[in-house]
Amino acid sequence: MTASQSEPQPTEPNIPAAPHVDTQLVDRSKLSKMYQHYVEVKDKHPHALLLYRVGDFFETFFQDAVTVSRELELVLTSKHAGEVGRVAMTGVPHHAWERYTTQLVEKGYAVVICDQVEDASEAVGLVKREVTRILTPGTLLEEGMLKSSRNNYLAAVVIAVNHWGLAYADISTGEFLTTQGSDLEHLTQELMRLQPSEVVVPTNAPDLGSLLRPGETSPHLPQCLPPSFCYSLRSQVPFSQGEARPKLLEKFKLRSLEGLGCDHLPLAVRAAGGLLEYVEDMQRVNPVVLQRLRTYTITDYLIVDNQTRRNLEITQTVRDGTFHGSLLWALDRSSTAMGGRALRRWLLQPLIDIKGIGARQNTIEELMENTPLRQDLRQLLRQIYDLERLTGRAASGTANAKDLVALADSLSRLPQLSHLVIDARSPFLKALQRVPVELSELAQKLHAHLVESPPIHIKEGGLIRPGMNPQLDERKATVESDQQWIANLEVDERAKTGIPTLKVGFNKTFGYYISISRSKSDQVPDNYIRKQTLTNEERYITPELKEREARILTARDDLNQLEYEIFVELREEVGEQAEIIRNISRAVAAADVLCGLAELAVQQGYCRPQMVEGRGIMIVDGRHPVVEQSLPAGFFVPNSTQLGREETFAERAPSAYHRGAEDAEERPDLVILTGPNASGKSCYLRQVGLIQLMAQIGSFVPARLARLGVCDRIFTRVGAVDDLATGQSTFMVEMNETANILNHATAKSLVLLDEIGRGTATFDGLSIAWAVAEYIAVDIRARTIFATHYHELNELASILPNVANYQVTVKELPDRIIFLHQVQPGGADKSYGIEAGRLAGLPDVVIQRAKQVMGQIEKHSKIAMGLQNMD
Ligand SMILES: Nc1ncnc2c1ncn2[C@@H]1O[C@H](COP(=O)(O)OP(=O)(O)OP(=O)(O)O)[C@@H](O)[C@H]1O
Repeated sequence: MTASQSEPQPTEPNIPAAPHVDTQLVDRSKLSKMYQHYVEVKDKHPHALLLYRVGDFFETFFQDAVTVSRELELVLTSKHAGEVGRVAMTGVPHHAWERYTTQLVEKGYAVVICDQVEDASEAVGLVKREVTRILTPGTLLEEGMLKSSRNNYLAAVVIAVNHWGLAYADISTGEFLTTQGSDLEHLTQELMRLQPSEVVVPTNAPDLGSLLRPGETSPHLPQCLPPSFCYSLRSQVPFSQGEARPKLLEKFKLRSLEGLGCDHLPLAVRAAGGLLEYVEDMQRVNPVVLQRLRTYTITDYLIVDNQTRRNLEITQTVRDGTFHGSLLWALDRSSTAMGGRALRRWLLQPLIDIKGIGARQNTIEELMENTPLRQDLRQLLRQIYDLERLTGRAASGTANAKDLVALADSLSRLPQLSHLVIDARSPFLKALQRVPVELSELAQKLHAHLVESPPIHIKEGGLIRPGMNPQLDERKATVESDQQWIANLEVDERAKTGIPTLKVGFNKTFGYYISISRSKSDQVPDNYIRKQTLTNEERYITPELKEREARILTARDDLNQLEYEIFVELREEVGEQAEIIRNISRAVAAADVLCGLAELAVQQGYCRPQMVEGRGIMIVDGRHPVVEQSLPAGFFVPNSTQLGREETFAERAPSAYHRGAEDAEERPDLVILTGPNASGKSCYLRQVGLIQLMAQIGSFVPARLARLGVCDRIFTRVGAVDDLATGQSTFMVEMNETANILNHATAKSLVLLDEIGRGTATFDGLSIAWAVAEYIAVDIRARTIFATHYHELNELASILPNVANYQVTVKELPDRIIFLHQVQPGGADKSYGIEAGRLAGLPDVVIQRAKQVMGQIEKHSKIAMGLQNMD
């Protein structure tokens, strides 16, 4: 026996007899009709996974079967596909398609659903099938596929040399925006803010239509696009001015784009038009209802770059990426899913417009003062479902009857909501005072038609209340009377035949039958027709029974069909009101956010910050909003902050820098913050950034008093980790981030630096830190807090008039130190690093040796800082 004979051959255990696995290689003429159609559809969607309806299953064949079985861990089998033999196959039950598709889409695949579009029982020849949906990560509508707490954005970008256009939409809520800019770095930052599930990019790549999964690269993808997203490569044509502009005009029934604010922004128009074409291509059967396109400018908002968003832990923590412990977690007291999403949007896009901020503050203030109103509102809001998404599903024809009932319930709460705010003064509450009458009527109609708790399936009846449609009632009555006749049959036939054990039963194969034990079969009347013989019983039918049965079955089908049609009509009516519902949903979401912020402000004792045009940041007894909530009440030590002169920008003249000297102690532009390890420097630094950011979303802030000049950008540089993905060292990451700050900060920015220059040799690091601080204080004059262990930087305050030293204090006891967490004027001269090492458990012998070494170094070190004389 040869070795090859004795050793088992490696075989795919689940693929019997090598079935075909490639649509390109199979001899199509030898495929049976259905498979030929499958291959034709697959040809049109080579980059997506094709799920094809066969009976009660969605099946997939050839190469897709291999992929789907691998990704979903389903059994890979094979099926006879005609003369050609067997082809690889796997499938999922049709009612569970959403669950399986979600998993595929989450893994970054596009999925094409090819469904039966005619009743299989009525089909002549092959059942007609069509592509009804193409699901990609950015075009989802189904409830189970979306996270209720965040928007699911689809973005489209157009890049022309250094200029770019960006459009984005959440097709589940209808939000649709576009913008244009001239620095590719801003495009990257904007994408990082949005975290789109999918980005559509026009290319002339040969593999158009392909979806690059996160991390996959393509030479056709512009370099400025972050690799962490899913990219759909599309043809350039719909992104051209000639196609995009008419597409938008037609969609919004306009003559000019002026009203949308993007007429003069060709790249924004091209991106929006391309996005629209893509969405329409993905939603084949039902139209997507998007809100009117809005144009925005990124500089109309506080710019928070990705680094800063991460460092300030706005939506997730740095350490483990969790929501718990983030700013959003600490602030979110919203009662609806819409409010939760809106708060997230606000936090990622704070305002710079004082009026806009003031309007939000006024609403919070009113709600804080009026406790009964706040509590009643919160109570009522909790009963409002996700109107934005329910409407989206209704408009696109994917809502079921449960969705419409939830929508009706929510709409019927709106008049109560408007009644509650009848006397309100602030703009966000006033917006709820008028509920369009169409919506109350719609809610009434939906409630009148739909049963209270309808089934999930919409084609199996049980949706519509009696008394709504005479035809429906008539058919129901017929079915019921036939059913009653069958129910009575057992009693009647027992009496007629004298067989007390006679029963009427039903099974799927024979339908209704009369069952009689075999011992009594000789007493069976002549009109009984024997259908089946079992061990102990005989089963019969009668012509009348079959006639009734046929009537019941057809009438039930008709009934279900009619109920379905009435339901679809109702759903379309909701779709027609989509815009009105979404407008009010936005108002509800905003009121909900503000109600939650008011509740938070009351619970946590926040104050209303006074927002001013100048540069001053004055915070009295500020607290860190997240750390405070994580500590027992009263444990957090409040600290005050004074930064930046109060001059307005109009006032600002070159001489202002020198005038700053008078203010340096009280209102420096740059604070050098020193203090021992773990004393609270980072916490203080972030606290100032978070208070500023919270104030610019219109929230109250954790402080006793605050007066804040509006910022244009917040920058942070905090710690550093190796960016292994891009092969950058800790020090290089740190330097890149620092360069970014120095190149983009302005006098209106807030800069928070937590250590610079620590990833290199001490003297290099110190020199860089010194030069950076000097540049910010003298050339940029951004309001800055610079936390450092380089105590030598304290010298800067004696050289530059707008620099001051602050320290976080500790109390030194003979055997240990006590952290007071208090920020006070002055510079610390010790780091207590060795003490921190001792607390962390370094062996005693190491601690003693470290003390000796430090003594030696201190004796010999001569870091003379007379740098002011250097040039
Ligand atoms: N104001 C405060 N009130 C109460 N506890 C505080 C306060 N500030 C900081 N802490 C606590 O002290 C811990 C250490 O603070 P932080 O990380 O800010 O120290 P640090 O000075 O930046 O240390 P290092 O120099 O080692 O980075 C925090 O986790 C927090 O729990």
